[in-house]
Amino acid sequence: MEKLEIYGTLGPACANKEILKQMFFSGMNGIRLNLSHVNLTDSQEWLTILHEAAEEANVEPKLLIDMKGPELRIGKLDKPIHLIEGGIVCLGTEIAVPEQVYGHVPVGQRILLDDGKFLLEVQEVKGKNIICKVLHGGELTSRKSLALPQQHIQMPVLTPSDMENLRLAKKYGITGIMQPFVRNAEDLKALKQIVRELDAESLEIYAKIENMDGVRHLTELLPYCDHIVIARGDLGNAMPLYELPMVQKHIQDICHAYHKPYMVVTQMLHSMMTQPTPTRSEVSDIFYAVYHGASGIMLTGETAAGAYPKEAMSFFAQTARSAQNVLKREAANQKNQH
Ligand SMILES: Nc1ncnc2c1ncn2[C@@H]1O[C@H](COP(=O)(O)OP(=O)(O)O)[C@@H](O)[C@H]1O
Ligand SMILES: C=C(OP(=O)(O)O)C(=O)O
Repeated sequence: MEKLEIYGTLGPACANKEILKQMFFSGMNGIRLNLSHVNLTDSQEWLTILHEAAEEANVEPKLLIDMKGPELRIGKLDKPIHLIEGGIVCLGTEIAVPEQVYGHVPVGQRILLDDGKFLLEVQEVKGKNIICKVLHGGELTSRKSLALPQQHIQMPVLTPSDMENLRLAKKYGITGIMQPFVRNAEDLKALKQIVRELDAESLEIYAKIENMDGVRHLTELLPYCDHIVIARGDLGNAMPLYELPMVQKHIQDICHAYHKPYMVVTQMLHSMMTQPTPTRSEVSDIFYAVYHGASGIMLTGETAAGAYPKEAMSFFAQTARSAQNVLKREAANQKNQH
C-alpha cells in the first residue's frame, strides 16, 4: 500500500510550533500554503517554524504551494463586510473584483463567493459598479473566491506573483505545486514550460480539478501532472451540489483506470471550524475517500483558520488510519484465500 499523504493548510490558526508539532505527531505528513492569501517571502517566519516543528517530530513533510493561477477572488477588505440577505452590495467599488469580471456580469447573473457560501444576483452594472442583490448573506472576509456560473473567462495560467513565488520555491523547501482550475492539457503544458524556464522542474505537479472543463478533459491532461486534486470547494460551484459526489466518483474512476494518484480535499471536517468534534457524515467522508483509494487527503480552512486545528488533524489522521486498517485486513484475507 502506498503511503497516504495527509495534509493540513498552513494559516494563522496553526502557525505555531507546538500546534504544528502536535499535528505532525497526529499523522500529518504534508502541508499546503495557499498563495492566494500570502507570498512566499511574507511566509518566511511561518515556514521556519514549520521546518523546526517537522524536524522535532521527525517528519519530512511534503510542502505544496497552491498558486493563484486563473482563480477569481475578491480583493483585500479593510474589515469584514456583513452581507444582509435581501440587501444590496456593490462589487467593483465596495468590494474589489478582478478586471476580467466586467463583461461577464449580465443582469440576473448569479455570483458565488467563498466556495458558494454567499450568493449574489446582478441587478445592474453602472460603470465600475456591479450592483448586486444579496440572496444568501453573512460575514464576508478578504480574498474569498468568486465564481460566475456559466461564464467562461480567459485568464493566464499563472500570475506575475505566482512566477516570483516559483522562482523562490527551492529556497523555501517547497516540494510541489498545486495548480488551480486546470482546464485541459494545454494549461499543464504551459505550466511545465514555465517551471522548466524557472529551473523548478523537480517540483511535483498537483492538478486541481475545479470546474467542468477540467472534468471533461481529465484523461487528456493526466500525462502532464503527477497527482490529481479533487478540489471540491470550487468544483461544487460548477454544478448543483447534489451532483458533486457523482462527479467526484467519476474523477476517481478515471484516476483508478489510469493509475493516477488523486487527493480528495475541502470541507472534510468543516464543522470543526467551530466545534471540537466532527459530524458522523464528515468522518464517513474521510473514511470512504481513503477506503476507495485516495492517495492523499487535505484539510483546508479547518487548520488554516479554524478554532480546533490540532483536534481536526487528530480526527482526520485517525479516521484515515481506520480505513487503511480495513484495507490491510481485506488485502490479507484475499491473500489467504489464494
Ligand atoms: N496564508 C494565509 N494567511 C492568512 N490567512 C489564510 C492563509 N491561508 C488561509 N487563510 C485563511 O483561511 C481560510 C481558508 O483557507 P483556504 O481553504 O486555503 O482558503 P480559500 O478557501 O480562501 O481558498 C482563507 O479563506 C483565509 O481566510
Ligand atoms: C482547495 C480548494 O481550493 P481553494 O482553497 O483555492 O478554494 C478547493 O476549491 O477545494
